[in-house]
Amino acid sequence: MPVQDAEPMTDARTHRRLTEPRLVIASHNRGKVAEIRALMAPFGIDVVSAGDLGLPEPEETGLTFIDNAVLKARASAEASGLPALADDSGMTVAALDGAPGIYSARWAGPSKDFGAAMELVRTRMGDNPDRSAAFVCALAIAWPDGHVETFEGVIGGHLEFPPRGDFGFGYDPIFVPEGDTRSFGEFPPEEKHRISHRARAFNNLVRACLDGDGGA
Ligand SMILES: O=c1nc[nH]c2c1ncn2[C@H]1C[C@H](O)[C@@H](COP(=O)(O)OP(=O)(O)OP(=O)(O)O)O1
Ligand SMILES: [Mg+2]
Repeated sequence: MPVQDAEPMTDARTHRRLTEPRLVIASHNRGKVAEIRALMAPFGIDVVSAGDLGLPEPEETGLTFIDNAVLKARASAEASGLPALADDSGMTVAALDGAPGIYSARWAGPSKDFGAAMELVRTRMGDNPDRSAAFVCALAIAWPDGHVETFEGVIGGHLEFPPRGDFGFGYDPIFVPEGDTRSFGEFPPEEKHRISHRARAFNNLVRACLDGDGGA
């Protein structure tokens, strides 16, 4: 699925604007919360994480990234009475028919061992010559009245082993984005924020719900 950076995928007039001064980040993943905080920083909105508020972590029963993002955003909006932004994301590997996909976090097990998850990806791929992969990010903003807005972003690349770099989180150390030779684990955070799936989804959200100038 190509992502058009220059072309807004959304029309600001058809979306609800985020005007509240406070937003819940409906995530229990500290790596993600840090990235979303950095992406939200320019907008002067006070962000608080679901973990900080002691909100429950819902079971991700959806079958798509969007479904799971909506389910997590709704749960936090209902529990907090504030608008809530959720991110459901993952890595899709062509040689594995799209796995781990929506199961990317679950492949790391309850102890969130991404060293083990990356090793599982390596062994399942074997010597398949197709090393291509992508990161996908679905964002959902839910309001306490039930209204929801959703956005997506994708970045393509390929996988290299062994894992490299200490930046980022999750599968970053094996993912080399298109147009670069470094893994995301070797990208300083501000550089990852310029090109990542999360940044691309976020740009769509900003155009629709925050900035509205249609193409900054
Ligand atoms: O930029 C990324 N760099 C590396 N790995 C990534 C990235 N983005 C998602 N991923 C992988 C790891 C993550 O754990 C999983 C998302 O699973 P996902 O269910 O959306 O998040 P999660 O369970 O870790 O936290 P939460 O659901 O509370 O937001 O995909
Ligand atoms: Mg999760």
